[in-house]
Amino acid sequence: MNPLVLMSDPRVAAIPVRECGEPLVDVRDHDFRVDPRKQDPLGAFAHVREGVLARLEHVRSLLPAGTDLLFIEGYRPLAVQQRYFTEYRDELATAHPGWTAEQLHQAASRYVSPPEIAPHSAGAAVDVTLVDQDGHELDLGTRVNASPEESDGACFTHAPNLSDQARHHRTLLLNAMENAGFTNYGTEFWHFSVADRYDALMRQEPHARYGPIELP
Ligand SMILES: C[C@@H](N)C(=O)N[C@H](C)C(=O)O
Repeated sequence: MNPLVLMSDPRVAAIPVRECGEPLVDVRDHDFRVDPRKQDPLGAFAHVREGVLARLEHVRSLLPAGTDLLFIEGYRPLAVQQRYFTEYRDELATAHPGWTAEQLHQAASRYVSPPEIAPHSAGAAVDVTLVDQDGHELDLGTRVNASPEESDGACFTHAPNLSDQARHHRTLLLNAMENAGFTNYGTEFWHFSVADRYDALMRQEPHARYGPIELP
């Protein structure tokens, strides 16, 4: 198991981006199960880089029969990422009035990436979970997008406070995603990325291939 590196770690922002120019594509055109909870008027949430889509297709082929991937969120415009980050940091500031700006930045990055390095805004990240053949979500211990506060830390991928069944389902998801080339963010069992700065750092690659991108 890799040591947990937070998105706020200066080594993430220090990774240079050599943008490869791959386009964003809509997973809804490719027969995926797509959950509407993050739906937006432009359908931004359903977009990912072409290479991310190919890896997601690979993941589906690796999952056991009767189990499928549920796609929840991919691309996130920078302005939305900025709003999520500020809102969560402000929530923490209210709960912890004594914390410094640095402490707040670091704690916020457990749950939302700082906008300047955001994997979702590069089209490089996906939030996914598992469903059965009828589309019912499997028990992975917490709801997707539960914060560390809400879940008492159970959102962390390798949290100790999980049932055997939830741990088993997380292992299925993690193994399939990692074998298809994704890197998990250890504070969120549902968040995976490819070829962004975080993934590059974790794989000791010299640069990222996906940087910030606009929806066409
Ligand atoms: C807010 C949560 N769903 C999320 O996407 N977190 C990751 C770390 C991110 O903001 O990139």
